[in-house]
Amino acid sequence: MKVNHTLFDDVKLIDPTVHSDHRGFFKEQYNEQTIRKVGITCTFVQDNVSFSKEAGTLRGLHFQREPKAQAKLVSVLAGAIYDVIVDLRHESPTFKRWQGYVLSEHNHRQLFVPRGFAHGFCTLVPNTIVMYKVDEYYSKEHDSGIYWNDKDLQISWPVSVPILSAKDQQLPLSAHTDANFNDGDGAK
Ligand SMILES: Cc1cn([C@H]2C[C@H](O)[C@@H](COP(=O)(O)OP(=O)(O)O[C@H]3O[C@@H](C)C(=O)[C@@H](O)[C@H]3O)O2)c(=O)[nH]c1=O
Repeated sequence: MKVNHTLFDDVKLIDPTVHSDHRGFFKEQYNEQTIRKVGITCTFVQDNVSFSKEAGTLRGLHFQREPKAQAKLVSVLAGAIYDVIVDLRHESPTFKRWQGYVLSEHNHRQLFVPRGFAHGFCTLVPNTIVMYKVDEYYSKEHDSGIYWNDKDLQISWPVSVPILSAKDQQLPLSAHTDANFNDGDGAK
């Protein structure tokens, strides 16, 4: 397994060891011991899977407010995504900066996103299955987000007219969201 460091201190891009042969491949999708050795020490309590039919489906940008913030370990079981994270930690030198990474069934790459980030992705091919572990349970009351095309954040998405959920079409702008991340006030 190889761990690549990113612009953000504790965000990690992980390339698992893939054993390929004439049948296909084998990989350890998750190994607690190995992942702890690279400094990911949170306890994952929930595994999520989403399936997106169309390329250009965009889910995000999402986060749960404190005290129900979530760290995420994101991977792709089928297809490919452009995975985007935004640093919402007020004290961070990279506050409000974003980065995007391609995760796919071919590169096997996983992204570890600590608590304090907004997360979203856009599918690059049809029939994409994303799997991610989270270290806090889902809480509808703490569910929050930022509009995907927020002008302040200037994210370069690979699509200009994405397929969005009704909820994601109505997410607030970052100017109204970041102030609410730590105090649990709710995004308006
Ligand atoms: C996230 C989540 C949703 N749900 C429910 C709520 C809703 O009825 C339905 C679909 O939820 P959403 O539309 O929020 O699903 P989705 O847009 O795929 O939300 C996900 O997006 C990515 C980018 C993330 O980072 C995740 O944390 C999560 O926010 O599933 C759960 O039951 N448990 C969960 O953990």
